[in-house]
Amino acid sequence: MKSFAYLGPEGTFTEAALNRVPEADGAQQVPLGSVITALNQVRSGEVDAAVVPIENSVEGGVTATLDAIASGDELHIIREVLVPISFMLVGRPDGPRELTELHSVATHTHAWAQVRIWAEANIPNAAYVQAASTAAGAHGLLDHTTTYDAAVCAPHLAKKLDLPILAEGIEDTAGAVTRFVVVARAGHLPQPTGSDKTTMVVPLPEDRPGALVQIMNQFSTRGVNLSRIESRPTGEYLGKYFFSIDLEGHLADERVSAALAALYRMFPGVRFLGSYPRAEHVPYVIPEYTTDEAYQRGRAWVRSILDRSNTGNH
Ligand SMILES: O=C(O)C(=O)C[C@]1(C(=O)O)C=C[C@@H](O)C=C1
Repeated sequence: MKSFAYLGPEGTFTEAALNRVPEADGAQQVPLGSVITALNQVRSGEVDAAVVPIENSVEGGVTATLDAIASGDELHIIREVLVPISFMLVGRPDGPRELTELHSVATHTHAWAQVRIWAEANIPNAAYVQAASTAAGAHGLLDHTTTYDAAVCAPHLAKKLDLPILAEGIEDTAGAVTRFVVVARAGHLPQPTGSDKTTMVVPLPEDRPGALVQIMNQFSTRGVNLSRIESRPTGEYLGKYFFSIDLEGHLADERVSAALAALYRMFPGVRFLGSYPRAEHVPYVIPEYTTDEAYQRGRAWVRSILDRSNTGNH
């Protein structure tokens, strides 16, 4: 049986993402305490894959994930999953019910960032307590070793744990979505579907003026559209950064493989992090001169010139 690690405990948004992964149907689900532990268990072979958050439509990139897959033993993303995000505020079964009486509220940092404005207006006396996940915060309300009054969690968990619901729909931005990825050991490359995404990281040499433009040029001349680009510190020293990039297309597409080959020539530290089907499955439009057929036409033309010439006979 296949095993999938995820950021637990039961009831996280990550678990909801895992339940949307077709390959995980009937698989063993392994809840773990952090994204880093989940990725390390994939690396060590304790689990076959892990589901981890990578990007939120309001908060942006999930830095723990972006950094953990950018270095260490290579991992490949094999699928992405989108989960709509909405939050509820739940209380202790025997705790205060009035919002103004709440003195502390626990949740994941990313969840807190998405309800901060609501919290300032509605629970002004509550201090924030960091939890390992939204579900960890909510489960803690049933546990007498914790002391906080309330937690911010997913609606499905609030109902499942039968905790008093103090407020619902408390997210600052309606319609938020978090993108999760399924990560496996390097070597898994899903077939191209015609609507794919490729993820990579490119370390930025600080002694090369215009390095970012050089990276971008490789994509723009080949009609490759980017869907995400973020800079992250490598952690080595101040000013040393890498770019984390998602592009539209599969490594097996001529224009993508040509762009990556060029990047590798110019930036040998580039790391391929997988080509996988896009969650939205909307076909993208690419310029006619960048289709596989156009590349093959171009190569055939060059070959015909070489074949007709007596190269080396002069
Ligand atoms: O704490 C959870 O429930 C998670 O799955 C983590 C996480 C995140 O890391 O962004 C996932 C989705 C929400 O945006 C809030 C928290």
